[in-house]
Amino acid sequence: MSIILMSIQKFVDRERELAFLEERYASGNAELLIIYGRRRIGKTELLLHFARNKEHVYFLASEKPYRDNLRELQRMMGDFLGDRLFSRVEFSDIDELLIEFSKRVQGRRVVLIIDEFPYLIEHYKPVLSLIQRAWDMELSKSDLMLILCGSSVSSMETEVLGYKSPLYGRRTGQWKVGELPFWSLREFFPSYSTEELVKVYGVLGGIPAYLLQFNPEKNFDENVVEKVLSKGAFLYEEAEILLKEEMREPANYFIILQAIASGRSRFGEIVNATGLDKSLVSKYLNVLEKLGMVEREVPVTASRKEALKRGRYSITDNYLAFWFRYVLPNKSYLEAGLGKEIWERSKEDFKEYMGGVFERLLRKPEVFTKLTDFRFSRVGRWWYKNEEIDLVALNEREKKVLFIEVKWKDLSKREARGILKDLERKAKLVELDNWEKYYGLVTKSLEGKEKLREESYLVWDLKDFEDPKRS
Ligand SMILES: Nc1ncnc2c1ncn2[C@@H]1O[C@H](COP(=O)(O)OP(=O)(O)OP(=O)(O)O)[C@@H](O)[C@H]1O
Repeated sequence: MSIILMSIQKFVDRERELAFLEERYASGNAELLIIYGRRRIGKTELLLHFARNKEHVYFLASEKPYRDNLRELQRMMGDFLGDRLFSRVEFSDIDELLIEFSKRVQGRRVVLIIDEFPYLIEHYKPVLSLIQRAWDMELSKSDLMLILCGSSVSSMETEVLGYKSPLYGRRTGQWKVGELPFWSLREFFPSYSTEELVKVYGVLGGIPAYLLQFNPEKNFDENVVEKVLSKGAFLYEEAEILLKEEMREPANYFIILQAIASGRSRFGEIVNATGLDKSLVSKYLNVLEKLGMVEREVPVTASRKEALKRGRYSITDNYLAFWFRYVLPNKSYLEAGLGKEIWERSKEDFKEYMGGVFERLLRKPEVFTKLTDFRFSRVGRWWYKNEEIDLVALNEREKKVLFIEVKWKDLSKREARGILKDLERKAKLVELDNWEKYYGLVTKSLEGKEKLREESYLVWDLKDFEDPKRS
């Protein structure tokens, strides 16, 4: 294996997830944990990394019939116990198998991971009540740490975590695994500039399986053309595969995402563009929100009543947003092998696309807090009619507010000052009288940054991302 491959394949971040798992491991009690999250997000890798220096059984359920899965689990337990005869014992079902296993390992802290758990439920729904039975009868008094893991977010949230689920009250903890934080992208692309890293983030998000597709030895544009805009590439079709795996009616979700990607952000606009019934659109949008693919934003200062009416939808999963904007509409050209030409033609539009990506990135608390010490209780966007402010951070207790414009541009001092003056004008429209107000700007690069700081503006560019909190 080459040095490059080895360096990419190291395990990146997941500090909070590992801390959570380690804490549960050390609890001294029986644990029943539910770990879930979107496909390719890195659940399996996380669990294997956690379990690697612990006594554990890792079982990956598959689409085969329930009884075959059960036999496989039994065989793996037998291997773990070093008892070949274990796999020949007749168990009526999974409850008895789990009970017997937990008795055999009594007094040992063993981690038992059942990955792709939704496959078991799909074939045999009673598996949930059977695990509940095993938990109530024996497992809850044992030293086992049982982890049920699954990719199908809808199935895990309703069947396993939903309040109607037999396991609802039994679980001792759950964790929805999310994207890797933006800062960790550096570990995948050590030689990329910060600008390139933000662009990679704009195309792939923080999804490890996707990040691994790009070759860190090649430049950003080459990677986009070869790894996303080329027929046959994994990321060329992944969006369709992902939606088909997750949804029962992928076609409708597809047209909704397509409408949002083409700039329809209000509910009414989406309904008109899709031609679907209002109640259906509402239901689908709800699911997309739950899956973390779409987000409904409201102006950060909106009251609850206003929030019901003034939502705007955007695609939060960057890979999907990119795919629906650059792959789907260009399919005929891409099928003909014209990825490079399409990408050249898309360069201007991509700058605008990146504007949205950069804004969303800045609104992420883990990014925002690295740039500034400004303490806030709420952060979001603000808009009213045609006026808009990219980022507003509110400190409601101290009545302080920070207004920020986010520009994916290289700005001169004069341009920056113009934007900041206009920001001060717009800020007056936000009804926050008597609040202490601060103004800021984040750009790709900014000339005369120090001078603007002397004028008490809070300004940052990508250089500050390299050395956060310098200002
Ligand atoms: N923290 C990480 N650091 C480096 N690579 C990672 C990390 N997490 C996952 N990967 C890599 O990303 C890929 C996908 O990860 P993994 O198979 O764990 O995802 P998953 O959520 O279990 O996916 P699926 O639900 O599709 O099976 C794998 O190649 C894995 O090695």
